[in-house]
Amino acid sequence: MKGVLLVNLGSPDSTDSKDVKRYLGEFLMDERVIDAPYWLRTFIVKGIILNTRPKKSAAAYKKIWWEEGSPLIVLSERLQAKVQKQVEVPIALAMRYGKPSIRSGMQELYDKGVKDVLIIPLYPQYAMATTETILVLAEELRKSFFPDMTLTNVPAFYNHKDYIRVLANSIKQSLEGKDYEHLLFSYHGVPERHIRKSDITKSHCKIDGSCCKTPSPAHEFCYRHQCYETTRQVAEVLNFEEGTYSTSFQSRLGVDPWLQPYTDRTIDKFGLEGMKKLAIVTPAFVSDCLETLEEIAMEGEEIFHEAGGEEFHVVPCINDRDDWAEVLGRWINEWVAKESVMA
Ligand SMILES: C=CC1=C(C)c2cc3[nH]c(cc4nc(cc5[nH]c(cc1n2)c(C)c5CCC(=O)O)C(CCC(=O)O)=C4C)c(C)c3C=C
Ligand SMILES: [Fe+2]
Ligand SMILES: [Fe+2]
Repeated sequence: MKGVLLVNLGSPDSTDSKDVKRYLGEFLMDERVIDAPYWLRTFIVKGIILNTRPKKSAAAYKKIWWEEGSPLIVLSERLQAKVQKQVEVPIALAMRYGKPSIRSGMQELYDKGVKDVLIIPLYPQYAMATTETILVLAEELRKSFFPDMTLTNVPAFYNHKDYIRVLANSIKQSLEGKDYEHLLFSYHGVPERHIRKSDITKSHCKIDGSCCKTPSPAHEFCYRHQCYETTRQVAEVLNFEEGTYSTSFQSRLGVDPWLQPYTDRTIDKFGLEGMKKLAIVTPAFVSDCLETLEEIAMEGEEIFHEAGGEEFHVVPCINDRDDWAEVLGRWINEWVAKESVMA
């Protein structure tokens, strides 16, 4: 029997500093998130980050938390429920960090008799800190606890026409009737080192962008290329003129160089240059979360206003949009009928 595991990033159980600390500990000790040797990662995470960050992060989570819980979890549950209505096979929801875990999602499917699982990482662009870590963990769990299961996955869908259409629809509807001079596509950042590590050719990725338009097998796993490609394809569908949109990277942590340009500095620069009306969309996130509701919609707006900007429009993530749930339902039904993923 077939079944589906939808996987998102995860959130703390509550906004209590202790829960945030436990969640951040699990998240940041992942060797594909902070990719330092174990001893150094332990020192950085347990010796430095977990002594200061949980309090600050807990305060930020408090600003965006909903009565039903973490926005990311609640929105993922709503999406799961909508997609379930489109398909006959069971769909379980799991988070890479925190609850419900990937192991519990696999167990839930197994208990229903599912042996053939389609994993859908809820990330449009591939990164070792997102898609890769989900697939690696799921395979480890399969080997240890569910050896008679087979796993297949939906690959990064950053350029899939169905996804591009949903994102374009969402931008169009959200900005309908709004006046804005520029649309900024802000993606979650990753350290530049991650891009080099994911380069299967070991020689293609140059970080400065000189490589991302040259076709290469490296692009199947290049987060930077995939982000720029999502922006380019959405801009094409919406007939945006060159210069009226751009791409940036948010949420950097630590002192190493991350993908640039940085979103906060870009917003500041736009304001200082005299831009008055800015719109922003965050396509690396399928569900609204701390990084979109607080870092962009609150901090980003403040930066823009302080730099002289006046109107700041934030496009919501695709969340549980009907057209998005329909697309996921179609991809699943195609897999169920034909064995192929996303024809
Ligand atoms: C070294 C650190 C991090 C890397 C690399 C990273 C990549 C990455 N993350 C997301 C998506 C999300 N990240 C979120 C929160 C978050 N991310 C990091 C660090 C790295 N992320 C931290 C420390 C946090 C916690 C928040 C904080 O303390 O400020 C979230 C939000 C979760 C929520 O509960 O709302 C998402 C989603 C992507 C897509 C990505 C690489 C492409
Ligand atoms: Fe993150
Ligand atoms: Fe590149």
